[in-house]
Amino acid sequence: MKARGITKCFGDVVALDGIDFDVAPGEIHGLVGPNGAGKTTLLGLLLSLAVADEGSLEILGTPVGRALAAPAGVAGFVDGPGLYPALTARQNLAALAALRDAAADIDDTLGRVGLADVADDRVRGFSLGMRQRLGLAAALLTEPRLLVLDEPANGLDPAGKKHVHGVLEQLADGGTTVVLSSHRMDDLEALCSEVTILATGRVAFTGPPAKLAAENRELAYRLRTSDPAAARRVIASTPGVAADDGPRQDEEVLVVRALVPALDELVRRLVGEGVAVRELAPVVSPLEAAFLALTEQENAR
Ligand SMILES: Nc1ncnc2c1ncn2[C@@H]1O[C@H](COP(=O)(O)OP(=O)(O)OP(=O)(O)O)[C@@H](O)[C@H]1O
Repeated sequence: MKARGITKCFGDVVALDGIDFDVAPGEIHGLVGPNGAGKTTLLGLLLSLAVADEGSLEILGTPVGRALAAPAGVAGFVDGPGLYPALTARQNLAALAALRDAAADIDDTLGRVGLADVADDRVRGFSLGMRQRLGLAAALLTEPRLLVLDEPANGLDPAGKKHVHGVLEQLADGGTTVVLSSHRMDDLEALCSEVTILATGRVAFTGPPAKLAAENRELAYRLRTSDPAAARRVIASTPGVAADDGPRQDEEVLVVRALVPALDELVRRLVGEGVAVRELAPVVSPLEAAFLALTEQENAR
């Protein structure tokens, strides 16, 4: 998929501001960004739910025109899956399969997303996570070559997220291209080979997650020691290390900001002073920190 110079406005609001976006076949591509960054708008364009004001978009090798009809082979959802609450999970999939003329094995599809046990329960009583799973099942009915999912992990517990990620990995192994959005960089870290960070309608970063994490920046770390008072004195005298006296500061756990070499020096000095280091870990993952820094920079422009 290839997008060039895509702009989309809603009245005075510029939701997408001339963005380029490339996704290779069989890739799982994550779209991340804060609220209002333009993720849903971009996914909506990929699903042909809306048309860009400017720019060109090519999906599965076909240029997208101005028609509001997704090219064959594209499936997915934005703003939550559209389901019939009064019908059971199985009836929902049967109705959608009939609408789309898809000859899918419904029980098999329900099993793939982990809903076999609730196949005959009405969707009205489903949790958000169960609805998300059923939405994924609905998208799989037509065996898409491009799957577009808006926050598919929303409402899923950790086991559910792992299951859904496993389904997406299997699909990608079979050659399906997957584009999905999330608010959290660390959710996408293990799943996506490429990520694009959107901030206020612009691309702040695109590339492999490892490239983002490798960017050297100062991070906040939680530090637990055998002697917090002595540790505070050592922190104050170590160049390049700052104590964070924010609301998280308490007697036991100190928060320090430093680049890695200064942090190494701090640990050497603490040990030299006879202070045992019991815990030293970033407050947020390096990837999440890089994501937050980039989106803050972009928002400040
Ligand atoms: N149909 C619409 N009418 C008016 N404004 C819209 C419409 N859709 C999106 N917008 C605006 O466009 C901008 C981008 O919205 P979008 O929903 O794409 O962001 P998002 O990254 O998906 O956000 P979220 O994480 O909150 O879902 C926002 O300022 C939003 O208010």
